[in-house]
Formats: sequence, structure tokens, C-alpha cells
Amino acid sequence: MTQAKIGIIGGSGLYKMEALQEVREVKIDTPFGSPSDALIVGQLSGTTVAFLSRHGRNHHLIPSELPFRANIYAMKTLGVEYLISASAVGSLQEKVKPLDMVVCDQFIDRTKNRESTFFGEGIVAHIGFGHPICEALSSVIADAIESLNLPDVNLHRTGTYLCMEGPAFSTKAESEMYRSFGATVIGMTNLPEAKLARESEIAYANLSLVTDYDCWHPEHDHVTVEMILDNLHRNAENAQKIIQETVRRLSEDLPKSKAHSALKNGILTPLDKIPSATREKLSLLLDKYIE
Ligand SMILES: CSC[C@H]1O[C@H](OP(=O)(O)O)[C@H](O)[C@@H]1O
Ligand SMILES: Nc1ncnc2[nH]cnc12
Repeated sequence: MTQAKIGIIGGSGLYKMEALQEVREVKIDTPFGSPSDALIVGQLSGTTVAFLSRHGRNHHLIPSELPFRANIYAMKTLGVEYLISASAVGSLQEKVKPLDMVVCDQFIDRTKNRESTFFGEGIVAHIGFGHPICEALSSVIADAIESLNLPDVNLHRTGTYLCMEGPAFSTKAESEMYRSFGATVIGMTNLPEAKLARESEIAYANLSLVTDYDCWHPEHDHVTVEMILDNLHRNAENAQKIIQETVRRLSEDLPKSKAHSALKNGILTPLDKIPSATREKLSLLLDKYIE
């Protein structure tokens, strides 16, 4: 099977990478079911990358229906070691304006109904998640944004992404509570992805495209899908350029990432006591630790 060290997950409004060349669709079945769509493998900045549309190319999956485990497992199957996640988010802070970009480095979990671990069924493992996003990969993304000098693109190099369940947007009281938590932006997708990426030792980083002020701002209309898509269309071209420049930089120098050894010392169950069906199901994650 084709291998790609770099993966890209595109969110709302980012259903394909325009600059991908020599494109092939790869359908992958995983022990956790089918991913949101076929993975698109192609050349970007002279490097092989794998692209996946998070909600499917026709946006048919709500956040609670996303097959997060299958998506990350499929990336792992292709050999992905660095995963860039692009997402639409609402802003929870005045200084973070619609059309700004935030490279988030923290999460707050407000989801209720997500599959967010590969473990269980006879194997117990606990990964460290204090720093849930790969700092090295985030720096490459943020540096890429700065180097492009895109007019009107305002970058925030850090931020806290509050992940809610959805699909309905927040109430004003919730939005104000999230602001009081100190969260920077709000979305519905990135946290389970980041956990599963960490469990599979993939370096994961986020590029948040700010589309709205959610519903807390007294001088702005409450968020609507129309508002989100309108703003996404306005900066989708910038997002494509940023991802392309990030991949170009990665192709010159793949940074070391602590994520690549996240499972070392994290598995509590003696390897010879893991049921063979579970061992087989997770062989992609476990083989390097089994002599
Ligand atoms: C399009 S409205 C809300 C929807 O957009 C974001 O998706 P993604 O993170 O995949 O860009 C948000 O999380 C919601 O799922
Ligand atoms: N305000 C918002 N809340 C949740 N997800 C979003 N995605 C984009 N804007 C959002």
C-alpha cells in the first residue's frame, strides 16, 4: 500500500486539497469500521500526503457520527506520522476575530458521546495528554503562516479549543461559561482526533480558521452555518496555501516529536496477557512494543 508520512484532515468547507497532484483514492477498511470517506493520496509540494475529508466530501456526517477511530487508524495504516487538522471554529474572545487563524495548543472537553480510545477489550493503556497537541508540528504551521505574509491573516500561535458535542450550537449561557473557562475558540471535532492520534503515536496539530463570534458577542450576530461557510469561502484559499507551505517545510525537515513514543511506558497490561483478538486488532499500534 502507498505510504504517506504526512496526513491532512479537512473540516467544514475544506473538502479537498486543490493543489494535490497525481491523486489516487484509497479505500481503507479498519478494525474500527470505515473512515468518513476514501483517503486521497497525492503529491503536495513534491511530497506524498494523505487527505481525508472529516465529514465526508458531501458533508454527510454530524460531529457525533464521525468515525474518529477509523479515521485515525486509516491514517496510521498509510504510515502517517504527522497529522494536520484544519477546522472551522467560533471565537470566544474579542481579540480573536473572524478570519483570524489560531494554532491551538490546548483543549477543554465538553463532548458526551464520542469514541475516543483504541484501548479496552483486555488492554489498558493511559497516554499523557497534558500537552495534547504536538508543539513541534504546531511551530511549523505557525511559522508557515508568518512566512506567507498573507494580507488580512492575523495569527494566534496558541489557544484553547473547547470541544462541544453539537450539532446544535451553544446557548448564550454556555458560551459565556466557556469564556469564563478561558477558552479561545469553540468547535465540535478536534479533541477525540487528538486523543486517538496520541494513542497511535501520530504527531497532531490544529489549524483553526475562525468563522464567527459564536453567540456571546453583543455586537455580532449569532453564529449560523451560512456565516461559517461564507467566512470559510473567504479564507479557504489561504488555508490551502498554509497547508501547502507547511508540507513544503516538513518535506525539508521532519521535526522530532514526543508524540512518536507516547505509548512507551503507557501500557499497563502485560503484553502476553492481552487477548489475541485485541492484540491483532491493535497490531499497528502495538507491534513495535512486542519483541
Ligand atoms: C459547519 S458548522 C459547525 C461544524 O464546523 C466545524 O467542523 P470542523 O471542525 O470539521 O471544521 C465544527 O466543529 C462543527 O462540526
Ligand atoms: N460557534 C461555533 N460553535 C461550534 N462549532 C463551530 N464551528 C464554527 N463555529 C462554531
